[in-house]
Amino acid sequence: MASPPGSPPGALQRPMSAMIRPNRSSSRMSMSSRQGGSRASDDDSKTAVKVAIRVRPPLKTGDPGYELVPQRFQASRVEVTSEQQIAVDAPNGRKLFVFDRVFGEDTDQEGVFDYVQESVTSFVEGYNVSILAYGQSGAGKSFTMGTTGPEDQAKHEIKGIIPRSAAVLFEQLEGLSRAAGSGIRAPSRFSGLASAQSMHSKPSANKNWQLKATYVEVSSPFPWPPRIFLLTPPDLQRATPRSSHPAGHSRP
Ligand SMILES: Nc1ncnc2c1ncn2[C@@H]1O[C@H](COP(=O)(O)OP(=O)(O)OP(=O)(O)O)[C@@H](O)[C@H]1O
Repeated sequence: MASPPGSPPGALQRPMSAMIRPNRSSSRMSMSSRQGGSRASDDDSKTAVKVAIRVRPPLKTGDPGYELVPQRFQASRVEVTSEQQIAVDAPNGRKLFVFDRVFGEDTDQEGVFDYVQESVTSFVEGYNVSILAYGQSGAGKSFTMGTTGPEDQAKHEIKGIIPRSAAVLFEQLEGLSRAAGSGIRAPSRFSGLASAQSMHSKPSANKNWQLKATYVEVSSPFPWPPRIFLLTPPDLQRATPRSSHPAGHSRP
C-alpha cells in the first residue's frame, strides 16, 4: 500500500517503518468461509501497514446521484459488527470482513483522524509515512482526506485528514523548536542538516518549517492503465516538472 521514498541525501539512515514488527500474521483482511466464519486479522497494535475502512452514510432519496445507485444497493447492505469487522449481505450469504479498524457511518472526521494521528507523530520522529484513500467513486475518499475544496477546510467538523495532519505537524514541529535542548529529538530528515549547520553557526531555536503538498488522484482502472491526475492548484504547479502533467488533466 505504501512505498516510502528514500531518505534525502546526507540524512541519517532512516528506519523502515515506525510501526514494523517481526512475525506478524500474514492475514490482514479475510473473506469469510462458506459457513460465514472469518479469520482474525493481524491485531498487532504496531504493524507496517494498517487497513481501516469507513462506511459512509447511505445516500437518501433526493440526494444528488441517488437515482444513479442501482436499486439493489439503495438499502444498506453493510453492518458494522465491531470495531474491526463488518458483515456484508451478498446474494449468496452474509460475508464477514476483518480490518485493523472499522469506522461506522456515525464516525465523524475527528474520529477518523484520532486513529490516523499517530502516523503524523511517527513522521515527525523521522519515519516515512503514507496515508492513502482507496475506494469506488463516491465512496468518500475526497471527503475523508479533506481535498473536496478549500471551503471545506475552513469548517472544523468537515475538515479531513490532510488539513488536520498539516495542523498537527506544525504544532509538533513548533513544539520541537520550543523544546530545543529538552531531549526531544529533531526529525532525522533534518538532524543531518542541523548537525552540519551547527559546525558553522549557532543552532537557532526558531526554525521556519515549510510544507509542500501535492495531491495526486489515480483514476478508475478502466480503460487500463489507470490515469494519474495531479490535483495541485495551478499556481503551485509551476514548480512541478512538466513531465508530471498528464495530458487531459481536468480536476481542479
Ligand atoms: N462520511 C461521510 N459523511 C458525509 N458525507 C459524505 C461522507 N463521505 C462522503 N460524503 C459525501 O459524498 C459525496 C461523495 O464523496 P467524495 O467526493 O468524497 O467521494 P470520492 O470517493 O472522492 O469520489 P470520486 O472517486 O468520484 O472522486 C460528497 O458529497 C461527500 O461530501
